[in-house]
Amino acid sequence: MPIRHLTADAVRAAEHAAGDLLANGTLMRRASRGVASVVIEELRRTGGCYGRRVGIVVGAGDNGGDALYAGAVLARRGVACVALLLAPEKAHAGGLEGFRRAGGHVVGDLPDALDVVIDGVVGIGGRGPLRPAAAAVFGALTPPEDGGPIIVAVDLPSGVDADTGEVHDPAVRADITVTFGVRRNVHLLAAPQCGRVRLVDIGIDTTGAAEADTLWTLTDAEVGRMWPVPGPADDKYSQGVVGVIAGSARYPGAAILASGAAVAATSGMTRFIGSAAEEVVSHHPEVVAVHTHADAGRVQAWAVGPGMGTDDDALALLRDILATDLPVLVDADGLTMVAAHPDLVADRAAPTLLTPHAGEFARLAGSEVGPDRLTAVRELAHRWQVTVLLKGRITLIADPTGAVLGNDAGASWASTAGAGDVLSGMAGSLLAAGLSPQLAGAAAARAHAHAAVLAARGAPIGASDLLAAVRPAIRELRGVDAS
Ligand SMILES: NC(=O)C1=CN([C@@H]2O[C@H](COP(=O)(O)OP(=O)(O)OC[C@H]3O[C@@H](n4cnc5c(N)ncnc54)[C@H](O)[C@@H]3O)[C@@H](O)[C@H]2O)[C@@H](O)CC1
Ligand SMILES: [K+]
Repeated sequence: MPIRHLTADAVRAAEHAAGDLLANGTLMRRASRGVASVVIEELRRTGGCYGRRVGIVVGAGDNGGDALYAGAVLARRGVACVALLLAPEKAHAGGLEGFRRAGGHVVGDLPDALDVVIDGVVGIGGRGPLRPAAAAVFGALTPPEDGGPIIVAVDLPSGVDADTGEVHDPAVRADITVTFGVRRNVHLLAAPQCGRVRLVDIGIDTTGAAEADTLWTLTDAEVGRMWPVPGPADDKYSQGVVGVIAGSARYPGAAILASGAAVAATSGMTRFIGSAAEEVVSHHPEVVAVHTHADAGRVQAWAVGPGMGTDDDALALLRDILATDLPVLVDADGLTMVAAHPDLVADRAAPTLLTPHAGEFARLAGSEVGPDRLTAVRELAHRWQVTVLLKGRITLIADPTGAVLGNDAGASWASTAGAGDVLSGMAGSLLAAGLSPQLAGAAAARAHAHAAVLAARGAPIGASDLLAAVRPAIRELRGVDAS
């Protein structure tokens, strides 16, 4: 089952439904115990609980209530807990009473030398950036790498939008985020701001949430299982032949990278059309490369655009390709032409996958992506009735029905020239193998991100290194031990 992320409204609806069945305060009790056990785990990992120091920053809502109840659990374990109330008159009354009764102290300033700071400023009820008092508290903390406390956010890092993941300024940057029942959009869309996300079961049922409130992520195992590999009855044609159209004789790099990635991503056959045909074959002899569409032979899907130029010949070729009834992935220069000639995709009945980065997205949509990337990608896919893969550290893939899959690359090593060409070739291969544009895009994005991490191992990489790591990445996703 893919991992589900929900909007704040959908989370509230599920909580209310469960709350009706449970005694008052049950959900908060479970949530706060979850926060406390994550903090205890962290303290144990770094030397034990007794005598350790935890500071709790408490806002005006139930998020602060969770934090105070968690503080009560910690205080009973011998942790020295202090709480800073940002809005003392609005602090959660039951939580504050429990905290005090357990031996916690309310302070006017957080002391130095804390081991953990719990962010209970706001959760899904938060709006906008941290307000000045909270900003001053978090701004004064020494970062963990310099010996300061680790920050554990309750539900989400305050100052980050629950639904869009917009990181307002200022906002909390958490090392660990503890959330309840189901992940929220923010945990994917602002993953770097959340740190490690820990999900605590509080007994709510979120399976009834509407697709419009849901954002999905594939697990590694799911990507591994869906990756096409040859079966006993397969031959080079039956697995899907991909056609790559990229690069030029003058700039062969995109052609070599995209076709190499297509070869690496699946077995079977890769065809190529372009003026860099000879260069492509000299790098990847298995590619069947020609100069014109008329000579190309049959394929099951096309990946078209990287470095192909935008002149009249390129436009004519793109028009021919998009006039076929085959699945087509359009990237880079191809997107520039599609933005200028939306009619190229307007009447397509066959699957179409557009793979813009933010700049190309703005050209297609007519406006910047903006802070709400999720809504932006969903709207473009709906308006154009195509699948749109918006690239970035968090890649989002929306299909025309509004379903969105996301992938957190986990690191930014793939932000290097030519990495997009590699993604095009990979996703094109998966389209040719019969995956839907959305699954092809999501699986390729996951394997691409994994390849970048494997290739980098802590040092910068170029796209050739990324390409070389595509096979090892697929192997790992498939759970194959190659040793
Ligand atoms: N509803 C439920 O059944 C459960 C809720 N839980 C907790 O409750 C939280 C939601 O609680 P609330 O709805 O009370 O909302 P929050 O506690 O997230 O925040 C709302 C309060 O913060 C103020 N506020 C909004 N933006 C602010 C900002 N930028 N700076 C400072 N203050 C700001 C609002 O005026 C309001 O008083 C969840 O995130 C979760 O932590 C959990 O206990 C699990 C169960
Ligand atoms: K919080």
